This record gives sequence, structure tokens and C-alpha cells, in this order.
Amino acid sequence: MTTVQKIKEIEDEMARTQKNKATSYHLGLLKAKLAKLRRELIAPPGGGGGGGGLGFDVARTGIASVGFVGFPSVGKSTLMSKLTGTHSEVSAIDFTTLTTVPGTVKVHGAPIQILDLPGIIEGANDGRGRGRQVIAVARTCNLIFIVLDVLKPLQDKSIIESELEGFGIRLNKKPPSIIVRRKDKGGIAISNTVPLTNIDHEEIKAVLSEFKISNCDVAIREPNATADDLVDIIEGNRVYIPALYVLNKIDAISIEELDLLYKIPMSVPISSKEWMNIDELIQRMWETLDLVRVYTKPRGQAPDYSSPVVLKRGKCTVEDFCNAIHKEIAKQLKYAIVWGASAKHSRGQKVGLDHVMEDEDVVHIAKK
Ligand SMILES: Nc1nc2c(ncn2[C@@H]2O[C@H](COP(=O)(O)OP(=O)(O)OP(=O)(O)O)[C@@H](O)[C@H]2O)c(=O)[nH]1
Ligand SMILES: [K+]
Ligand SMILES: [Mg+2]
Repeated sequence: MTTVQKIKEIEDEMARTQKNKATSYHLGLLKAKLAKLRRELIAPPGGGGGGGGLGFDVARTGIASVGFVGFPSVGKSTLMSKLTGTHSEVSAIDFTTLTTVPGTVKVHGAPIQILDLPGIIEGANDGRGRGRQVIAVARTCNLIFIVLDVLKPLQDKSIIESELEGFGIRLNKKPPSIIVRRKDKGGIAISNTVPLTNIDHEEIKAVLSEFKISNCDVAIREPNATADDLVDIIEGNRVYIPALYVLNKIDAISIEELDLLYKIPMSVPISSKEWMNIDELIQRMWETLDLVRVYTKPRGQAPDYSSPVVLKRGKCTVEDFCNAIHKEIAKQLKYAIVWGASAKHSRGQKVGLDHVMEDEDVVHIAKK
């Protein structure tokens, strides 16, 4: 039996099994087994598989990257070409785009890399089409645009989601607050600071046993944690990426239909062909990327608002700022003065390398 067939078999069995006290251990085992099989698919034991592939690894430029994932002919290349000014072949024929096509769009002074990708189909992460290479590129992006054709069934949305999920990508989700600390002896101790609503001790033990963990402390702080969350923590190779659902081709539907689309969370209805609602898309892209612009103020001069240093949230200290300019600067720093949201007072705050900055702060670097 192939790995794909084994996965199908387990999924079928899980669908047949009612979740209750008597079955939770068994379900926990199945979930862990499923995760292990999926890992085999991503990185087969003999090597190979997974990412890379001719034309898929492109030079990464800009401060952040956005990957376009969707079925064929939903309009990914139309959007990418118009957004970036970079040519990417457009046609009504499926699988027009065959490799990664990179382009750049500048948003609020920050260069963002856009990666147009080939269309994927159901079963992509089982190796059908170029799906695996496409999803491997998506795994490395800071934001994923799941592009959907509003003229096609909405079910396509969940197919794409499960293809990405199957490859270890978690969309619009934070890493679950679960800690598994392995020990040499002492058995399994489970503690929780929140009520366990979607997982019970039997299921936790089943998952641990399938991963051959017989001694460990499990601490669950995640409200509504599931067995899948636990598996994610044990497997450890998950990536947590924000996603926006880009609902394309709204030029072809009625206002009433458009109203319904607006109810889908994290979605932006657009028409790439007729250039409708692109401003909202760019604004939502900017907000979701959550970047931090910092303006430099040379001594005795006004800040330079034309070219911000753009940093990522969580990596936006004064030290990160210095390193973004030149790797020697942090060593030469005497102090920095920061104005803006991160500063305590409006006349500016004297800070050191570990100060965390906010979007649109102004900074002056005083050297030794
Ligand atoms: N009506 C309408 N048609 C569109 C829109 N955007 C793209 N199209 C059409 O949809 C078809 C496919 O467009 P592409 O941009 O090649 O789609 P793709 O997703 O890149 O396709 P693949 O590379 O094959 O995966 C073309 O005929 C486009 O003209 C849109 O906003 N509205
Ligand atoms: K196409
Ligand atoms: Mg294309």
C-alpha cells in the first residue's frame, strides 16, 4: 500500500469513528499515525520530495514575501503582473504558470516580494502535479494569498486549506500553548491551566504512545486544545503563516452575491482583470504582514521619511535596526533616541540596543 493509500484508509476510519470516551484512545492513535504518514509524504525516508525543484527556488528579495496559492486559472498571474509590473504569462488554459515567478511591489515604502506560483490541484501534497514544490515555496512565505475564483464552488477553499495543512502549514493560527517536556523516567504527568474541552487524558496518552514517549510532563495552557495541536507540538516542524482569501473575478457576479462573499473571514473580494478593490487588498496585505517602519533622523536634521528601514514584528529592536543598516553599527552605538509610539515621552527617549520599536518610530543613532 502506498503512503497516500494508508492516509486515505486512516482518514476513512476516523470519519467512521464516533468520538466518545470509549474511542478517544483509539482516535488519538489514529491522529498520531496520520501525522507520521504525512511527514513521510513531505520528506520521504529515502530523501527527495519536498521543496526545491528547477525554477522553484528564486532569489528572495524585499523585507517580506507573499505567495499566491490557488487552483489553476483563478487569476493569480493576472493579479501578480498588474500588482508588480512584472510579466507573468496569463491565459484561459490551466497550468499556464509552470514555475515560481517573482516580482516586487512597494507598499508604504517597503519592498514586498510577490511570488506567483503554478496552480495546484486536489492531492497536491501527495505529489500530484507540481503541488509539492508549490506548497514548499508557500511554506517559506510571510503571507499566503489563497486565491479563489468566485465563479467556482466555495468548497475549493477547504480543499486548498487541507493541502496546505497536510504539508505542515498552519494558517492564521498561533503555535498552540502546549509544552511536552521529555524525561528519562517517571511516566506521564498531565497538567492543564485551562479546562480540557476537546481532548482527554486517554487521547493524550494514545498520541504519546504512538510517538513512543513514555516519560514526559505535558502542560496544556491552550483553551480548546485538540489532539491535532498536541501532534503539532510533538512533531515540531509546523509553520504558522497568516493567510488572506483573495476572492477574484467579482466583475462577473452580482452585488447580492458580493454581499455574501464579504461574510467570509479574512477575505478580500477583488477583480484583478477590472482592477476592482485592489486598494483594500494592498491595505489588508500591509496590515497582515505587520511590518514596522523606522525612519532615521541624522543629527540636527529632519527625519528621512522617504525610505524607512522596514523590520518584522518581533525583530524590531534598536539592535535589529542597526543590523539592518550595517553589521558594525550596533557595536559603535553609544545610545539611541527614539520618538513615536514606543517612546515614553514625546520629546524623545534615550534607549539602548534592546529597546523594542513601533511602526513609524523615528530613531537617531549616536555613535561612540
Ligand atoms: N472575469 C475575470 N477574469 C479574470 C480575472 N482575473 C483573471 N481572469 C481570467 O482568468 C484566466 C486565468 O488567468 P491567469 O492569471 O492565467 O490565472 P492563473 O491563476 O495564473 O492560472 P495558472 O497559472 O494556470 O494556474 C484568464 O483568462 C484571465 O483573463 C478577473 O478578475 N475577472
Ligand atoms: K491560466
Ligand atoms: Mg498563472
